[in-house]
Amino acid sequence: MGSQSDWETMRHADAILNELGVAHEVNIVSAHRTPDRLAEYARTAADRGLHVIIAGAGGAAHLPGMCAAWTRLPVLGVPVESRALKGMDSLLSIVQMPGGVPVGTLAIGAPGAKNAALLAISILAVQDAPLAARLEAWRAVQTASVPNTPMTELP
Ligand SMILES: Nc1c(C(=O)O)ncn1[C@@H]1O[C@H](COP(=O)(O)O)[C@@H](O)[C@H]1O
Repeated sequence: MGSQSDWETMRHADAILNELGVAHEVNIVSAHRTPDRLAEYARTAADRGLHVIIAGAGGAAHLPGMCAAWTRLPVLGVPVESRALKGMDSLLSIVQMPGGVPVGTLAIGAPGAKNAALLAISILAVQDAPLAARLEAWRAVQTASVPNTPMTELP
């Protein structure tokens, strides 16, 4: 994530990865404020054994795109909701990559962070049968938790 302030959003990705038992690391890396740290992080990611990168940033969110520029690993971008423009700036910065350097872009805010983790798990599960089984079980629980009819009584 681009800043400590993104943790409130990105913790939703961390929670899903923990829940499904996926080894991961969490770092603050900024294309703007720590450009050398970003280059080092993304250039060495594949050799360090990482398989997918989730990059969350807000405002002029260059982090996911710059990350993708430095690595061949799949990069999933989470637009963090900005105060001034409600995350529209983050979304458009992340989604409008030029052809040739893709970033898989998720929804703004916590749902996007949650889905980034689930999408990363789907990617990893292609080659990891036990993880695929855990993901299917997680989704079955989600499905079972959705009622057929709404509660109409006010609490
Ligand atoms: N978009 C970026 C990048 C980047 O793209 O490299 N680095 C920090 N930021 C974003 O700035 C916002 C405000 O950060 P602060 O709260 O630290 O001022 C955060 O959402 C962060 O992701």
